[in-house]
Amino acid sequence: MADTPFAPVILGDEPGSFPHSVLAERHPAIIRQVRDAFPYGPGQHRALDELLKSCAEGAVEPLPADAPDGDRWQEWGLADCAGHSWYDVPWLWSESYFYRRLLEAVGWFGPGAWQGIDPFRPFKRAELDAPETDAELAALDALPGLPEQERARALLHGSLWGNRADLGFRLSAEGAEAQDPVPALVADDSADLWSLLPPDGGATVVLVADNAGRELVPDLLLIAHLLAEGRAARAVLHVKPYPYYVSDATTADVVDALHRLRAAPGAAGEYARVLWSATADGRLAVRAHPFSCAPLPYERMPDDLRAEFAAATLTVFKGDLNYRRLVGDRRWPPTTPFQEPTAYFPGPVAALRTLKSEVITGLSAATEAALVAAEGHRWRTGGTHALIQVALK
Ligand SMILES: O=P(O)(O)OC[C@H]1O[C@](O)(CO)[C@@H](O)[C@@H]1O
Repeated sequence: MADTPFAPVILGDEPGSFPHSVLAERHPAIIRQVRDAFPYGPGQHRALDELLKSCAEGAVEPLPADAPDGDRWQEWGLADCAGHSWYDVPWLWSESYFYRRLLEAVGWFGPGAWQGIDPFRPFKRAELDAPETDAELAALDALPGLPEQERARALLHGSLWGNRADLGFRLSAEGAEAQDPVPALVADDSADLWSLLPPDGGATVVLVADNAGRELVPDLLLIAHLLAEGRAARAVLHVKPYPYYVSDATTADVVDALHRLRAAPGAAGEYARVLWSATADGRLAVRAHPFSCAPLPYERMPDDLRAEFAAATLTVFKGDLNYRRLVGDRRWPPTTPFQEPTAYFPGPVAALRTLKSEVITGLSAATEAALVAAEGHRWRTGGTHALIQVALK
C-alpha cells in the first residue's frame, strides 16, 4: 500500500451528491415501503416514525442497553459515531446502521411475534416469482449443447449482470433496470479467474453473495456449474445473517431460490439437483457470518474469516456493496490498481460488480477518460457498467 495515494473515506455530507441522496431520499422511501407492506402495530409504527425523524434531522443514537449485538456494534465503532449526524460519519457506516435500526423498529430482534420476520421478504419474493425469472431460467435450456468454456463464460456473465437486480437500487434509480447495460466491461480479468479454476482442479471457491432473487439464482447456477465440471471441489456461499440493504440474500433466500430452481423444468431443474446433492454431502456450504453485515471494510475482518478466505483457492465478492467493503469505501483515483487496496486480502480474490456507487479502482487511463467523456459522472452510479477484477497472490 506504500505507493497508494491517500483516498478520503466517503461521507454522505455533501448535498446533491449520490451518498447524500441515499441517506436523504432512499432511506425514507425504504421506511415508507416497509411500513406499507406489513400490518404492523402501533409500537412498530412509532418506532418507524422515530427512525424517520432521526434520519432526517437527528444524530446517530446508541442501541438499546439490551440489544443482543450491542457489544459487536461497540467494536464496530458505535461509540465513535453516536451523537454525530448520520451525514457526518462514514457513509458505509450510516447505511449499515440504518438497516440495523430498521430491523429493530419492526421487531426482528424480538422477543415477540415479529421476531425474525424479514421486512423485505415481500419484495424479494415478488422478484423471484416474476415472469422475468421464468424467462431467465428457460434460457438455460440453450446451454447444454455448448462447449464447457462457453457455458462457464455465460454463467459467469449471468452472475455478474445479475447484480443489476437490486431492489434498493431500483427504489431511487427510476428506470435503471430498463436501460440497456453497456456490454463491454470496464475491466475484465476473467482469464485470471478461470486460470485459478481449471476443470477437475479441485478448487475451493468462496462466493460472498449480494442480492437474493434474480442475482442469487445465477450465483447458484455458477456454483452448480463449477461443482459439476470439477472447476470447484467445494464451494462456500456467504450470505447475510439478517435482512440488509433491502434485497441482500439471507439463508431463507437461499432456500427460496433453491426451491424456485428445483420447481423449474429443463436445465434449471438439473442445476437444482446438482446443488441439492452438493449441500447434502457438504460440497456446498452456506455461512452467515456476523461480519457480513458489519459497517466496515473487509480489511478489518476477524481472524476466523481471514483464515477461511486464506484457505480458499478463490474468493469471489459479488456486487457493489461488497466491492466498497473489499477495496475500502474511499475516493480512490480510478486508475489505482485493484491489487493495491486488496493487498491485505489473504488469498486470491475476485470482484464481480455492476457500478452503482462512486468507488472504483483498476481502470486504465483510457477507459476512465472514455467513460468521463461519454457520461460525465453518471457511469459510476448508473448500474449500466460492470467489471470483473482479480487479484492473484
Ligand atoms: O446490491 P449492491 O450491488 O451491493 O448495491 C447496493 C448499493 O446500493 C447503495 O445502497 C447505493 O448504490 C450502495 O450503498 C450499495 O453499494
